[in-house]
Amino acid sequence: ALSVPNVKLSLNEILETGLQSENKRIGLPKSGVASKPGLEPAIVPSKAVLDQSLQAAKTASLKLDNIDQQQQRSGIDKSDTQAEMFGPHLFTNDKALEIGQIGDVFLQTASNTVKKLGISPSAARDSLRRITLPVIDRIRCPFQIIPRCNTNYPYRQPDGSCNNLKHPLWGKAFTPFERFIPGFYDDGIQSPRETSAVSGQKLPGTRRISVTVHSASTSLHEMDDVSHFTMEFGQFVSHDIQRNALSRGYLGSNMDCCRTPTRRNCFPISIDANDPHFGRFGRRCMNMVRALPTPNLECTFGKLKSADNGNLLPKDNSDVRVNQQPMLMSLHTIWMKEHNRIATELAKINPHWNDEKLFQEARKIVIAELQHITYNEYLEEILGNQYLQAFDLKPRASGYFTKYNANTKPQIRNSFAAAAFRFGHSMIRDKVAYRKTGQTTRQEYLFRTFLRPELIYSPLGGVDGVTRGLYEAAAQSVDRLFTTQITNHLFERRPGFGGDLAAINIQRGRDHGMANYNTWRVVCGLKPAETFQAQTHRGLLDHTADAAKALSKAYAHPDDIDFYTGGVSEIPISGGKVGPLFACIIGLQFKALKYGDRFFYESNNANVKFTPQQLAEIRKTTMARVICDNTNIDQLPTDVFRKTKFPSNLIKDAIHLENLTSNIGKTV
Ligand code: HEM
Repeated sequence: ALSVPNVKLSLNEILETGLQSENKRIGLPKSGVASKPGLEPAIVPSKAVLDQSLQAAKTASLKLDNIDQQQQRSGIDKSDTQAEMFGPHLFTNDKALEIGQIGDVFLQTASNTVKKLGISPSAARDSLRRITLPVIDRIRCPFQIIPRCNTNYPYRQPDGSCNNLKHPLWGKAFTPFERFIPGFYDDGIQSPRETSAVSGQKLPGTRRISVTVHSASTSLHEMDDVSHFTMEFGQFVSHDIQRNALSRGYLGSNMDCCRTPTRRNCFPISIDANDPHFGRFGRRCMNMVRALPTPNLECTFGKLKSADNGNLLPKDNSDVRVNQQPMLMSLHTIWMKEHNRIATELAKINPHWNDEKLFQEARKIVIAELQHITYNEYLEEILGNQYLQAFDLKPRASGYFTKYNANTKPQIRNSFAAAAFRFGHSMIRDKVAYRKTGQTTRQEYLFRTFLRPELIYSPLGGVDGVTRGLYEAAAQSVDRLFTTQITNHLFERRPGFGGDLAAINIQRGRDHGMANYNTWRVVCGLKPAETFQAQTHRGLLDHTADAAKALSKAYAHPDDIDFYTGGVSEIPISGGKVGPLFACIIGLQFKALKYGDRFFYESNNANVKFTPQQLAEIRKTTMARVICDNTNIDQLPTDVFRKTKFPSNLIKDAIHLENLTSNIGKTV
């Protein structure tokens, strides 16, 4: 029998409208404000109340700007290189920051209004939804300018606009994440979930949860058949489709939230005095800033819940995160070379084409290759065949994909970016392996390689060496355990002052208003847990006894379990690498990215489609072949996502790959 969860709502319904209006129908368990919609009659704020709230928000915003200035001038907020826990994810550009400022005024106006009305968080949503546009018009909407689309233009726009001709902003860079279900905030608007809906007590701190549940993964928890390359490809895809925009201080400085924990946009992580790692260094706080707030695409409060403190999706052309570590840099280099390789071939075949045409055609082919590898090879590993079929994600063997749906929103969902697709963090090994031709494998601790682009040239053996290391090593399994390289030493500059990515993920989930684990289980048609008993009908049905025990140590009640922690620690689905909950969210997201993409590579849409011959060539693309065509590696396994034992069975498993360039090129 198919073990795909019985998603109660039709998939299309979820992808087109989200579940915002569906709380009652799917019976979300008690776990936050959104669980009790409509119990109190909605009070509609008067224009006077709104005007006062807006004015107060603007005044407060100016004051807070002043505080930011002071922090920067007094040297508390520092520039990038000096800031603790600095990583490239903190580079937020001015455009995103400007939208964030407007989002801030929106949120503050909403908060002030709710306070003035004296209503409960659960009633707040209903009330805000009834506010009409003219009042909101007084705040400049950052999404007012709708691009005019040329329906005949055959290529994607660089910023993703005009993919959907009726809704040109859908999927565009610098627009908000979508939501499947409303955000869950303690105040109904923006305060991160920090209180247990069961006991009213404070939820456990995220570093403590990380220590209790996400402790060190070891070689015992390696996957025997999945390569570390699969981990890295996941990060590459993640960076391709989304970027969370984080707050910055005055003049782009990095806010020191440990010194000013209650400041606007600060959300530092507290560390217990007896923390097993940081305790020794006397460190009690880990710096963290909140994601930027944004109004929704329509700039209404009416749909505030679909975007409150939702975050920006800049699909950057020049991704500043490339230099994060050498494995990521290698993959970027390979794909950059693939673009140039194809452009060069196309130029040979079509000498009459100008630069623009060459660039656009090469880009179109490279995106198609990347989509094919993602849906054909990568998702097959992560979701397994059954789920792939159930979500209709499998590429076709021949012919066109004919189900493009202009009503499907292709946007990235908050739950995918803030939690589910971060499952890959559990696959990270503690060391970067690299092997030069004819040499034995060498390794370097991951934390020593953070933000050191020079390592890609030497002595790590360059792109070829690092790439070999990726497919020759096994990935860690997706489970509750994480390498200490990222739970104690993320972007560490001096001993004891690194970051904890597991704690950050949980904290970020709270920042983004993620509902608890049990609520998401219900959304996906899975049973929520009433007890901590492993694999029992009323308990944690999809957890091992070991994981259930760790969860019971960290949380007082199953309803308190954070979405990320509960999801990443589930037993993987058969044939896949993630548990049923994350498989559901990831499946829905990639379905949205396929059905809602007018340019999907298999699509038969007029103007944009490939010829049948081109499509046939693109379908032959494998990641192994792209590596082969762009490095000096000439023998490698046919499937680099799978772990192949090297070098003992090199000959048996390896294939010699012919160069495909001319085939793809010729068909254009
Ligand atoms: C060595 C490998 C990796 C490192 C050092 C790393 C580090 C990070 C950091 C620092 C963040 C920002 C966290 C925040 O402030 O909220 C992040 C976000 C994220 N990561 Fe990773 N990551 C790695 C691999 C992966 C992999 C393998 C995947 C998926 C398969 C992944 C998926 C994501 C997603 C979806 C986000 C949130 C989106 C965003 O902020 O852009 N990461 N990662």
